[in-house]
Amino acid sequence: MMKHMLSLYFIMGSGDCTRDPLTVLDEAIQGGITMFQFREKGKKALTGLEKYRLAEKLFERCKDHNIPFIVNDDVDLALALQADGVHVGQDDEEAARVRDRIGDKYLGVSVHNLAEVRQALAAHADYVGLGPIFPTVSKDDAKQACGLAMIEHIRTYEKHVPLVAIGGITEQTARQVIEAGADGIAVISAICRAEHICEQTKRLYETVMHAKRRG
Ligand SMILES: C=C1C=NC(C(F)(F)F)=NC1=N
Ligand SMILES: [Mg+2]
Repeated sequence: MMKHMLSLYFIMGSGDCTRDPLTVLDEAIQGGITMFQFREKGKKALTGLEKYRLAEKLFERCKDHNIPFIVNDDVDLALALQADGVHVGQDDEEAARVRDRIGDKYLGVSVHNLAEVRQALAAHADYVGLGPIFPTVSKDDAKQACGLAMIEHIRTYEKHVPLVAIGGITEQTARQVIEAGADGIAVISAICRAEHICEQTKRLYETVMHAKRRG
């Protein structure tokens, strides 16, 4: 279940879009995304009631199509919305404490190496987000790209951890990311910046699912 959900994980905030976020999400859902993360960050990020209202509308879209809705960083917002889960980074609220606060909702943790994967598992994370695999355009404080080798390294020592790769992944690199051992790809600009969002999402979905079947 979790490994399927991670197949094509779309992440977006208002700052990632040139078009209306609701339209972007609608098209991405039509294209076949399997999970959605609301990530409202950066200098133009919405806050307070505006942020809550946008999250609520995006969550409605996901509910209508049975797409899990995950909130990035903001545990209070996730609890207020009764979202399906939370995603936290190494510099956010301690994963073990988040797990206590959210009960059995989904908990995702950003990781960059094997030690951080094991810490996330100790905190009973449901999945880990490994990256950035390639240089990314979507995060201005991203760490050094860790490459496909880190996916292979982690998969060698933690064969079963649900793992989604993130960072600069495109239609051209999705297959090798899955072949390296990821259960899915997480994308922001590959969908947000596409000329035809639904078609681009369909191509990403088909590429990932084909590579997963071959695995
Ligand atoms: C920094 C991040 C790393 N990974 C992920 C995810 F893909 F969801 F696992 N989301 C983030 N916001
Ligand atoms: Mg964070």
